Amino acid sequence: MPIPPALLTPDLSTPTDVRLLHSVLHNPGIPPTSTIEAAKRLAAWTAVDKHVLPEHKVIGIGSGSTVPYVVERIVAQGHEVNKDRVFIPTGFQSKELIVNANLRLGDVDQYPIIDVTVDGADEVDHDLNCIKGGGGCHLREKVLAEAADTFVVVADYRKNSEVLGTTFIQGIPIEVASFAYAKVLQNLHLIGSPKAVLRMAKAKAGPVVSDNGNFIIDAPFPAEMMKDPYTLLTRIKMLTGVVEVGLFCQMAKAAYFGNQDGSVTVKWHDGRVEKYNCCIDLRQYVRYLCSHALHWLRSQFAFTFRSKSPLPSSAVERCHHPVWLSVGSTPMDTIVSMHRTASLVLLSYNALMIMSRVYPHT
Ligand SMILES: O=C(CO)[C@H](O)[C@H](O)COP(=O)(O)O
Repeated sequence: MPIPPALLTPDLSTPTDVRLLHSVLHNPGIPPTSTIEAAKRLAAWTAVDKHVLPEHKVIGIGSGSTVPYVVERIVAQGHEVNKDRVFIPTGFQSKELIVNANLRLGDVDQYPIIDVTVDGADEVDHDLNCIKGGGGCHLREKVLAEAADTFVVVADYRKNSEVLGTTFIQGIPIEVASFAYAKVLQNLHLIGSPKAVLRMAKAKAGPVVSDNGNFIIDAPFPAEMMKDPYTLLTRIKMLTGVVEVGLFCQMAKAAYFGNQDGSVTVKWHDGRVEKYNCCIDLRQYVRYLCSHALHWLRSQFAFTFRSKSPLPSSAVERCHHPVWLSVGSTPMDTIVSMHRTASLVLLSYNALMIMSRVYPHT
């Protein structure tokens, strides 16, 4: 959502202006989705850095709103490494992402063995079981997850749960042959999901039709049943007419969650949990954000940015006005040339969060 120009002052150099901008940015009227976007990006970039290696030549690209950041990071690996790679999409959206990024498109019928697949998830439990299919792509997603030597999940902190169904409450997505949907619904009601419904389209009359021409049912089950997702998966999959179930049981090698504080939590298939404070290059990341944010601000508003003299490190650590720090070009350099003490990482992350709210595509 654009920030009303009247609320923005063209001069960010005085503390008053900074406070104004700061309060505008934290106004509850401005949705906090960009914090979430930044968390998605952190997770995606970290997972790509760790798992999409130069020797990987066949790469599965999942679906959802986190995956564009996966592609973004893969593109950043450079033409030299990408020119010999082929990318396999899980649906229309990822196909578009691959084509628009000028990466080579392939299909899983040509490449049934994939080096690594990176995908989003709707929710992930302590055992790396996932609910997938919020975007209705879980049939192809499961095929690509299974075909991959390594399947990695990327998501923001909201998806990190102990038990499935805690935050993603609309139910398990189930792709069904369209002519069989009423029968499958009836059977789902009988096996414990009385509220299972056919997913209806938002900008079309009638049901959602998957990329494979099937219908999708959303079936919420009681918490007790969600605690044993594998048993539930097999029961649902046995219903005639079911094409695929959006429960991915112990398929992922690791799940990366971007957190609000700029850290990334990694849950591994063997139960290990790691936390990276900031394993992407913070300097590169903040520079990237600021250059885009500045560009965008300049295109939207009559801003002039004053250059400021470098701040001493003590001032940086005390400063509670990350906008001022991140927007001013010289202090920005001061920040990035200082080293990554914990407080500096946090401070920079705040700056990053705020800049990402200013710049809506970040
Ligand atoms: O399973 C999916 C689509 O079928 C997506 O990966 C899942 O819905 C997560 O998407 P997002 O990253 O937008 O939350």
